[in-house]
Amino acid sequence: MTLKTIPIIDLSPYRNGSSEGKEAVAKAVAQACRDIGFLVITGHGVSPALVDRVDASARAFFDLPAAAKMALKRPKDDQVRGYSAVGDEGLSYSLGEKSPGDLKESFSIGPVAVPDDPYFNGPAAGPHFAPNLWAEQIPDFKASWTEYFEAMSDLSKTLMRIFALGLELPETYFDDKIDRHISMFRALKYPNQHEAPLPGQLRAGAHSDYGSLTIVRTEDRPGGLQVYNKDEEWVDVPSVGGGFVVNIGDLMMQWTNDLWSSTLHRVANPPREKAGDSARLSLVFFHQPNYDAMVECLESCKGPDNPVKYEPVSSGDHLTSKFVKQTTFGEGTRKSA
Ligand SMILES: O=C(O)CCC(=O)C(=O)O
Ligand SMILES: [Fe+2]
Repeated sequence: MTLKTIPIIDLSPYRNGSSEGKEAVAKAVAQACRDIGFLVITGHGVSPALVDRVDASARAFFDLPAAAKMALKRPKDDQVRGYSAVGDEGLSYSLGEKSPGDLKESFSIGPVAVPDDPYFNGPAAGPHFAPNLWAEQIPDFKASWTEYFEAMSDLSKTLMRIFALGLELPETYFDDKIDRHISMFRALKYPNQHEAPLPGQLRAGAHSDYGSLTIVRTEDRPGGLQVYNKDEEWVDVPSVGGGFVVNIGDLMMQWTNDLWSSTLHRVANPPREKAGDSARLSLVFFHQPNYDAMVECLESCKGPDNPVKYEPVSSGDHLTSKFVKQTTFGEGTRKSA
């Protein structure tokens, strides 16, 4: 059976710890990852008060004057830290498409509380533990974003354990590959659209995510997240109060030898009649394993009928190759904000 819509899966039976509960959740999650690459999770245990604090500090940041936001702009192409203005990025560039920049602005952070150790700051670490920028003028910004990054790291570890069970591996299989992960957290603001978008311009162009998994707190507003299913239709992702959208990325697809699907998705423009009051805020956590974790076809994903499709690659090299594509196509196609 192929899923046409995105399933909603309650994680509490897994978190309660019975072996039947764990098996049932792992089975449902694995089916969603095979069939559509997306699911909505409830019963995840993340504090709603923490989500509200991050939401409030992100809104306060985007409400700052443009000059204050630009003072915190992304320092270099390979360091995804700080602010990117409307039109600076185009997610469809990663597919080699030239289109106008996305109608969104963002603020991103990487790992927090990084130890002073050569693994993290020596040459092999590349840009993966680059220092974060903080909006110091917003009192709870650093504290709430730091706590949220940690809560998302814990939830990702739980999801990776569920993935391991769903892939018939020992439950802790991924633990030592994600204990120094190089994930990114970003808030995305899709502004009201007072003017019609340019031809081909979206809130976020069609793309797949790069890493192991992504966790999104969406907002139910006109012009939302859509997924391209196996029947080649764009389907809306349901918005479930208190839930998170989870999807797998290209790295997990490669790890599973294409058994699981890293699915194309986009953020659509609002209909013109609602566009003047359609601003939308997303909180997106992109989970990415340790830079030196090797992504190599999993035991349960290969066999005589299923030969290995990819050369082993490290998580860090896999990620860096994606960034090169995203920014080189950006030149010359930027729209001024
Ligand atoms: O805003 C959203 O709902 C999703 C954004 C997204 O897909 C991304 O930034 O990779
Ligand atoms: Fe995405």
